[in-house]
Amino acid sequence: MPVKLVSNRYGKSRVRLMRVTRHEQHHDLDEWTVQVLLTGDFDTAHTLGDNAKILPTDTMKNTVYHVARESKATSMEDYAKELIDFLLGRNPQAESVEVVVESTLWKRLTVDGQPYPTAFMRGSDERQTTTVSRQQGQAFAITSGLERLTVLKTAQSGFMGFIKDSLTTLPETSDRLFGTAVKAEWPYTKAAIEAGIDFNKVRSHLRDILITTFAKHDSLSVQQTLYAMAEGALHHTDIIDEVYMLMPNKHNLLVDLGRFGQENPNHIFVPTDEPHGTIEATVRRV
Ligand SMILES: O=c1[nH]c(=O)c2[nH]c(=O)[nH]c2[nH]1
Repeated sequence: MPVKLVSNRYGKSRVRLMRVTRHEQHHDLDEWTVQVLLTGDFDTAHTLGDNAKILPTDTMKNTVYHVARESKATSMEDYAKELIDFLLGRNPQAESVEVVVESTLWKRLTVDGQPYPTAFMRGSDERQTTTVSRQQGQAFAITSGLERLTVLKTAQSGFMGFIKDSLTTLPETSDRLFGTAVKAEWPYTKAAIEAGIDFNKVRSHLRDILITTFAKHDSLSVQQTLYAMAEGALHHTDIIDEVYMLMPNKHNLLVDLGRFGQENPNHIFVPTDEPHGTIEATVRRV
């Protein structure tokens, strides 16, 4: 039975890297997990077992560390660009390279009321992300984002007016807990990438907008708040035209304390992870 190779790519995933940037008076710390994927002229590796054009994934892993040592990049986006150009430059058989970097939060320790220059504490489970790719001779494409930004509001959230049918058990509520773990991704415009932007500053600005909108929004649903957050992000900057958002509805179920003769007007809940609502949308400037 004849078959053909439709598409392929390969590389190294979960390359973990801790980078210390040593300034005279203080150190900076980055923990990155890197994935490198190559597409290109690798057909014969699959069809004939010919490895002549195969850069070993082990070498890609070494390249991640080598470029990190040489790089002066302060953002993972700029680091990813350098890594891609290094690989494209040495591997004409590669048509394109994609690098995904995920950053773990480390915060500077406060000691005696002061930020300590060389000691850190793991932040939340939140991750900052970027996907950077380039085809030989073309411009970079960069999409950055964040995920596992876990937030919860205890007021200004309700869910009413939904479909009621023979299978409905959910009561309407004008006052509920709204907990979620935000995932957001925004492609940078070509113009912004060409102009050269401070990726860290933009990310922190967008993150602030997402958080502030979440807190202040009078929410009629997760869908409406997600849209307001995306709209806020697009409203406050012109270097992105689109944002993808995923916000699981992490339900907190009111405990029935009536059995013990107690009232429970939204004080005691059971947090649940599963099942959870899945709400996602892409919002674009028009
Ligand atoms: O904000 C919400 N959106 C829904 O679509 C939904 N569905 C549900 O059961 N609870 C909620 N909450």
